[in-house]
Amino acid sequence: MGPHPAVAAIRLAVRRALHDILNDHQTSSAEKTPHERPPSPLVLVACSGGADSMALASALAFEAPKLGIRAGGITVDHGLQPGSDLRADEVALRLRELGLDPVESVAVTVGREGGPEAAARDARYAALDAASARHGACAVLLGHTRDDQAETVLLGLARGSGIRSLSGMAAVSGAGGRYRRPFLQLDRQTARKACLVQSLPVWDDPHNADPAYTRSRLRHEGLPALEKALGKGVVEALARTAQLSRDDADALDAWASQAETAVRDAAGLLECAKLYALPPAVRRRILRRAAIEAGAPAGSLFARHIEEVDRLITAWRGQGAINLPGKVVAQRQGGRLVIRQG
Ligand SMILES: Nc1ncnc2c1ncn2[C@@H]1O[C@H](COP(=O)(O)OP(=O)(O)OP(=O)(O)O)[C@@H](O)[C@H]1O
Repeated sequence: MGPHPAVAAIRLAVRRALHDILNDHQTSSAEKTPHERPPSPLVLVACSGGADSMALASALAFEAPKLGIRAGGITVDHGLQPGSDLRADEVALRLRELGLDPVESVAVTVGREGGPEAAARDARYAALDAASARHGACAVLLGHTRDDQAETVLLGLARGSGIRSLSGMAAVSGAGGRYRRPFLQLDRQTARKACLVQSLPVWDDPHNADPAYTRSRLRHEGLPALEKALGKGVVEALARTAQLSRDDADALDAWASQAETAVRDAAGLLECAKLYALPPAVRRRILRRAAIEAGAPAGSLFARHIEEVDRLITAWRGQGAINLPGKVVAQRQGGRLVIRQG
């Protein structure tokens, strides 16, 4: 008898990701001399002890040896709750029991920048980056599911900043494609079920149910309300929206890159008449990039800023300079758009 369908589903998702990692690894190590080549690639799982990442860890432990891959695990202790260090040690123990090696529990200090969720995330990714480099891993697996993707799309939609923010999380991201998300097409229930039938104990992070957190409210109130109103397929549809939006956003970014050289004069300044002739989606991308290049921090540059700069092109009536974050100023001078720090 084969494994339970939920276990089969998580293993298949991980097997596919490992095949991709192996292909990428073989391509990159073909460029190295035999002396530089590592013995066998190491893949780490980032595990919180929650159902998604425990399911991921179990599937990695099962699939990796069959492909000649070494499998390890990292758990990050954010230090945000009393006893979090003991819990992290317990997660590490469970990962070792699954046969993962190396396994490490890393304590981090969470700052305040960008709010509690963003600060914890930044600290976590910094720790995962460092652990990955320390162990010479070629990839780190993350347990984000289709449900997480749907939530991310809704959060992006509420920001109102265009299709890039609707494109959610990428299956492959980070420096050199380090981060992989094998469960992006898999629903949370399947991961939970896979833990249950394998008798894997899981830890439910109280933050996930804390209404003080936006994502938690979305998970427990927003999405259920949407499902009630629109039907069960809404999570799947939102995750599909992420993929379609990502493809569209990539295409528009590529278009903007090409168009950018054509709208600059010999001195490199942006020509207003040429910008005017472009479709708004392409023009706004060029304006956004120019603002970031001039020193505006990407995270503080909102759609309304770019719309205002855009009006210097599309609704010109002699208006003054526009102030942007990072002390960047955009102004129209003699048919040219000048964006610089000043
Ligand atoms: N403390 C942690 N240590 C290591 N990895 C983590 C930690 N917290 C989150 N991750 C990684 O990031 C992924 C997404 O985490 P997040 O908390 O957003 O989602 P989740 O649905 O609660 O996941 P899980 O059920 O695995 O905790 C996790 O699946 C895991 O791979």
